[in-house]
Amino acid sequence: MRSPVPDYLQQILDECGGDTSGATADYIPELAAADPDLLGVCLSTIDGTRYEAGDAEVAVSIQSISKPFAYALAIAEHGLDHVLQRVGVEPSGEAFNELSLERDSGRPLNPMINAGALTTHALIGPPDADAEQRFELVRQGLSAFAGRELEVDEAVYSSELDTAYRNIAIANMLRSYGVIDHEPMDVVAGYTRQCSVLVTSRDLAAMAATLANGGVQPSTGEQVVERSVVRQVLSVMMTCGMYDAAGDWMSTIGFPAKSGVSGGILGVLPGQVGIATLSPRLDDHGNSVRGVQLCSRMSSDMGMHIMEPPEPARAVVRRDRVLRGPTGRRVRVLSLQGAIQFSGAELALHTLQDGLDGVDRLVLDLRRVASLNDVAQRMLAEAVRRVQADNIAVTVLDPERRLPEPAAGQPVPEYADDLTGYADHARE
Ligand SMILES: NC(=O)CC[C@H](N)C(=O)O
Repeated sequence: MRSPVPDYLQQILDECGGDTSGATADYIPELAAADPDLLGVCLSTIDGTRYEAGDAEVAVSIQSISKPFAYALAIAEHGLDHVLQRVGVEPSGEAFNELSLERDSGRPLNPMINAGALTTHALIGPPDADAEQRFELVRQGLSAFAGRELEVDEAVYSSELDTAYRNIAIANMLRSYGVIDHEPMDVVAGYTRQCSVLVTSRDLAAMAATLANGGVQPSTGEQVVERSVVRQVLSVMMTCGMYDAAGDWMSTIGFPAKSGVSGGILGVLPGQVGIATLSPRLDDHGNSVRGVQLCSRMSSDMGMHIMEPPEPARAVVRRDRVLRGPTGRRVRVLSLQGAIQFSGAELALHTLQDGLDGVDRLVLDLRRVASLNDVAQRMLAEAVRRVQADNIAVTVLDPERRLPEPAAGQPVPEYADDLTGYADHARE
């Protein structure tokens, strides 16, 4: 069977393709001259499966889509506290190139506007790193997210640097307020090189999939940054990634995203998929007109709004029955399944609470559990402890040892591979 996903992607390109409103970025001459008709979309799942349509292989400069990744690299290198002392996390409600600092702290408001992105760029590498070393670390980091070596578009780089009056003003402001202590021109040059790294929609989807996958690049398997770093980056993308259109984006489209002035948009559906669109004509916020439309279509067609409540955890309890044990004792077998988080664990505990009277042994069957997150592990382990405290023996069927061991001094449950020896008819 041929997958229907690329056909669907081609269909939305056809439907959104006719809109020629907006204009290519004109403050960077090389971008003003870009082909405005490029149109591409690419999805990459966290398993590395890729679906695409249109100009998914055309490379453009990454521009502001580099910002969340540079932010991730800075946090991974220096820790969140260090970075937070220098760059805030509040949506600015302003254009991306506004000359602004937070009133009380004097920090740039967030790492997605240029003031914050220049500061973030300056943070990368050891304090004595020169501009070239700093850039090389950024390039290597972006490449690790993409899963291949990325290069710079030298024409875009010099074109932007020649006309970088606004960014030079911002860097001078940062220096004069003591936010950075580097030579402002070096920081602008390094940041501009960062923005000139060439990426295709395929690369952007792979980078997004790395974020969707908790920091692990789906193809190379490399843990590029820790999960906690990804959480911070996605949160800031969600609130600040689309600049002064962030609120509108959140309410209508609803997945964390980042746009760039070359016409790309990168979106992340955590735990599921990385999304990339390319179309160079921009709206007044500097976001791609057709990219916003494509993301909007995908979000509504594929239920990608992260505020859409997830399916309830009802299916977590697979079976709950009382069987006869070998010496006629009553054995309650509670079988769980699926991916268990707080609500699933709560349901399991709630189910367990009733009907324990007269039961001699509880068998907690976790053989079909796909995953237990941290809180679910703790809740189930505590339930085991409390059932034992009520003088009911407990056996755990947990071949992958997902349930944490009891703390020192606590009674240890029995572990078994199946019901044999515990209940009389283990037919399943
Ligand atoms: N929004 C963007 O993509 C802006 C990036 C661009 N290099 C700039 O600093 O102006």
